[in-house]
Amino acid sequence: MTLAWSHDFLGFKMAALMDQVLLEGEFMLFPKKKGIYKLTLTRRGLYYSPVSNSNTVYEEKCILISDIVGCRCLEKGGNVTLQGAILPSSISSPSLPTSNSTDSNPKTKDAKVYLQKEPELLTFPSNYFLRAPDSDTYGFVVYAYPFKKKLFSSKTSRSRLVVAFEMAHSSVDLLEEKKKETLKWQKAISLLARDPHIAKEDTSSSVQTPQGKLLVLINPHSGPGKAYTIFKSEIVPMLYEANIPYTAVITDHAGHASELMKEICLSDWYGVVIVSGDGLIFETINGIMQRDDWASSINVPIGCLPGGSGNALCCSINYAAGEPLDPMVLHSTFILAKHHVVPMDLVIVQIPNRSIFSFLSVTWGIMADIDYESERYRNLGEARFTLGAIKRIVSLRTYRGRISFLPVAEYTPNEMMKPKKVLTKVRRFSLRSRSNSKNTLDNGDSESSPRLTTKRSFNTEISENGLADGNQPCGEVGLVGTRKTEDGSGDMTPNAQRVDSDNMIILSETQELRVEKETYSGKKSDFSPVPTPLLPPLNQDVPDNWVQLEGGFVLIAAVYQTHLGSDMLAAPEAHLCDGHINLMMVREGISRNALLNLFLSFGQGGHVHSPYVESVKVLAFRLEPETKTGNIMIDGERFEPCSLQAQILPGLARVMAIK
Ligand SMILES: Nc1ncnc2c1ncn2[C@@H]1O[C@H](COP(=O)(O)OP(=O)(O)OP(=O)(O)O)[C@@H](O)[C@H]1O
Repeated sequence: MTLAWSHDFLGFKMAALMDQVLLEGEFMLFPKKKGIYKLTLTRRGLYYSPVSNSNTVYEEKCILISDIVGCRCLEKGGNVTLQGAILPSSISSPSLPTSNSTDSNPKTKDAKVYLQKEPELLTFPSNYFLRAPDSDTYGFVVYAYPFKKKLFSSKTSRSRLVVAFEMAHSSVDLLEEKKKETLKWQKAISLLARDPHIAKEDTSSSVQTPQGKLLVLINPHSGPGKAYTIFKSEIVPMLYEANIPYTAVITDHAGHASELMKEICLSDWYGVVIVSGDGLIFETINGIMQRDDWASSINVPIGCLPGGSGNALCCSINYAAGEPLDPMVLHSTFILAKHHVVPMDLVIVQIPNRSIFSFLSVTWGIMADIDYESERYRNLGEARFTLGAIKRIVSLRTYRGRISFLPVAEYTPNEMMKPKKVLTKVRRFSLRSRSNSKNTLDNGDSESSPRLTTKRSFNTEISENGLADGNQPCGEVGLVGTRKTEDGSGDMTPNAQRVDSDNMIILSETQELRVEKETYSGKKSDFSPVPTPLLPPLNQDVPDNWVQLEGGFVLIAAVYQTHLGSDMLAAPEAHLCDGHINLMMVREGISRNALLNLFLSFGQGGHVHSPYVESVKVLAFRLEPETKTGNIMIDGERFEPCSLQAQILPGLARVMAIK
C-alpha cells in the first residue's frame, strides 16, 4: 500500500515537474505575423495559443519536447550554405588543397592530411530553414519531427515540422533586450530537446550538448551507392537543425576507416558517426581495438546512419529506441540528434592467429552463404537477401561440424531437432566450484556453499600468450544448472540479469561475470590484449562445463543485436547491452518448405518459436566446421570456414542511441 502510494506520488511529482512552467512570453508566428501568441515552455512541450481580446477560445497547440531536434535563432539571409564532406582525391573537385604536413610517419600523415582538406559546400534554399528578412527581426525557429499517420497505411512515421516565432513588438522594445530574450528561449528549447530533465536554472546556462565535434565517415560504395547523397540531402539538414557540429569524410578505399581510427587523436572528437552499412562500423570498431590505447579509445561514442544494404545495427538501435525502421534515414538521424551514449556489448572472436571484435553476429551455414553470395546483388538493396535466400533454399546444403558453448542457464536439448543419426554429445555442467583455483575468491566449501561465484575482473586470468587458461574460470563464471538462493534453499529464476549503475553486467546473485569499466580503462602505453577469461586456447578442449553438439546443421547463428536487417528480427529478446550471445541452431533434416517458412517468419521474429530452431543464451562458444566449403560471416564480413571461438565483452563499446 505504502509502495503504491509512493509510486503514485513519484509519478505525480514527475508529472508536476514535466508541467512546471520554465518560460512564458508573447510572440508572433513567423512569417505570418498575424496576431500575438502566448508561449509557455515546460519540460513536456512548447505550448502556443493566440491571445484574444474577445471571448473566443482558441485551441492551444503544442510541440512536444520529445519531438524537437533543435532550435535556432532566426537568422538573417537568403540561402543557407552548409558543410558537406571532404571528398577523396579520386572523386574530388580540383579545388582541394594539398597537404603541407611534415609528418614523417606515412600512416599518421595520411590520416592528418585527409582531415586537413576542405569540405564540399552545400546550399539549401532560404525557405527550408526559415530566414529573417532583416537583422532587426528577432525570434527563434523550432525544428521538430512529430509522428504522423502514413498515407494509405495504418503505420505512423515522423515528419518534419518547422515553426518559427518572432518577438512581439510590445513585449520587449530595446534591440539588445530582444536579442537576449530570443537567445534565452532558443537555449532553453535546445537544451530541453537534448535532456528534458535538465534543472530549471541550467536551461539558461551556456551548456552546449553534445560537446565537441562529430567525425562522420561516409562510404560512397555502400549498399546502392547512395550514402553521400543521403548524407547531403537528409542528414546534413537535421545536423544543422540540431546544432551539431561535424566534419565529414568520404572514405577513399576499403580499410580507410580502420586506418583513420588507428591513427587519429580520438579525444579530438565527441564521437564517430558512420554513414554506411555494417561493414564500415566493423572497420571502425576493429580499427579502434588495434590501438595501444584501445581501453580508453573504445569509449568514443559511435553513431550509425543507414547507407548500406543491411544496416543491422541501425535497425537494432531504432528498435531499442521504439522508433520505426521506415524511413530508416529519418528515424536514425532523429535518434542521433537526440541521442544518449549507451553501452553496447562486443564479442571477441578468436580465429587462428587473429582476434576480431564483432558487434552483430557470427553466422555459418545457409545464413552466411546467403549473406555472402547475395553481395553481387548489392544494387538491389535489402532485396538482395530475399533473392539469395531463394537460391540457397533451392540448392539446400548441410554443414557438418561441432558447436560448443557455455550457456547462461541450463541447456535442454531440442528433442525434435535431434535426428537419430546425429551424435549429440551433451556435457552437463558441474556445480563443483574449483576451490583450488587461484582465481576463486570464495573460500570454504564451495560445493555446499550458496555462493558459487567468483567476482573478478577480466584481466586477472590472462596467460602469457594473452589467452586465458580456460580451465580455471569456467567452473565458476557462468555456472548453470540448479542454482541456489542466498540461503541455499531453492532455485533461482534463470537470467536474472541486470545492469547496475556502474555498467557492470550482473548475471544473477550466484552467477556473476563482472566487467568493470576500470578494468578496461586506465592509461596503457603498451598494447595489452583484451582479456578473455572464458576462453581456453583454441587448440585445447573446451572446459567440462560447456555443452557440445556435433553433426549436421543447416545454420548456426550467434546474434547479439535484435536485427540482422530491417526485415530480419533475428533475436527479438536481445538488447544493446544484455551481456549475452543468442545462439541459434537449425540442425539437418528440416525440409525446404519448413526452411522457407522459417525465413519468412524472420521478419517479425517468429522463427524463435519454430520447433526447428534451438535458441540458447550463451556467454561463449566455439565453432569447429568440418565442412570446409561455404562461408563464415562475422558482422557481414566473410571468413574462410575455420575453427573459431568467441566470448561476450559486456558493454565494452558506446553507441549513440536512446535507451
Ligand atoms: N571508398 C571505398 N571504396 C571501396 N570500398 C570501400 C570504401 N569505403 C569503404 N569500403 C568497404 O566497403 C565495404 C562494404 O561497406 P558496408 O558494409 O558499409 O556497406 P554494405 O555492404 O552495402 O552494407 P551492409 O553491410 O549493411 O550490407 C566495407 O567492408 C568497407 O571496407
